[in-house]
Amino acid sequence: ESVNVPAMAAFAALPVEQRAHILSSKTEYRAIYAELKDAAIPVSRETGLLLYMLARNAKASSIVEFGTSFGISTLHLAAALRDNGGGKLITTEFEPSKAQRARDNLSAGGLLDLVEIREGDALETLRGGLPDQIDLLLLDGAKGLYADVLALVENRLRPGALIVADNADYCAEYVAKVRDPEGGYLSLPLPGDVELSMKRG
Ligand SMILES: C[S@@+](CC[C@H](N)C(=O)[O-])C[C@H]1O[C@@H](n2cnc3c(N)ncnc32)[C@H](O)[C@@H]1O
Repeated sequence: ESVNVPAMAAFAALPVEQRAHILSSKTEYRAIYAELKDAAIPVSRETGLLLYMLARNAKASSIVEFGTSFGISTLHLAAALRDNGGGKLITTEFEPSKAQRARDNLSAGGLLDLVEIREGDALETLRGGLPDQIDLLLLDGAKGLYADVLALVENRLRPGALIVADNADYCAEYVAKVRDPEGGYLSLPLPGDVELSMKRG
C-alpha cells in the first residue's frame, strides 16, 4: 500500500495514528529515512545499556544489527564484544552519509575493528554472508520490515539467542510472530517500547 511521506517537520505534526501508519510502511521506508538522513534517532540511553548488559551476559561473540544510523547502539554492542574478548558485529545502513558517521564514531571509540558495516538495504545485505551462529540480533531499521529481516537471519540464531526490537509498537506483524506460542520464540515487552525475545531450543 502506498503512503505519502511528508517532510520531517510536517511529519512530526501529524496525528499519532497517521505517523504510525507511515512508519510501519513496507514500501515507502526509503523515502521516510531519506527525510531522516541527518537525524541520529538513536536507541535511548536505557536501551543502549540494556544492549550492553544482554550482550555481556550472553557472552556474545556474534551480533547482527538492522539499522545503524550514527552507530549509538552499535557502540554499545561493540563495546560488549570487546569486553567479552572479541567477536564480530554485522550492521547495515542504506544512507551512505549515516554509514560514514557510524564509521567515524566507531573509529573514535576504538571499536571499528569489531564491526562490519554493510551499506545497502538490509533485505539485500543480510540475505547472505552471515555467521553460522548468531548470539544477538537488534532490530532498529524500518519498522515494517522487522518480520522480513528476522526471516533472513532466523536459521542462524543459536538456541537461546536474544532479539531486541526497538519501537515495537509500530511492528504489529513482528510482535505477533515472536509472541505466537508455536512460533519458536519466548517474548515479552519491556519499558521503553522494546520487545525482548529469545529463540527457543
Ligand atoms: C532508528 S535508526 C537506527 C538507530 C541506531 N540503531 C542507533 O541506536 O544509533 C534507523 C536507521 O535504519 C536505517 N534503515 C531503515 N530501513 C533500512 C533498510 N531497509 N536497510 C538498511 N537501513 C535501513 C535508517 O536509514 C536509519 O538510519
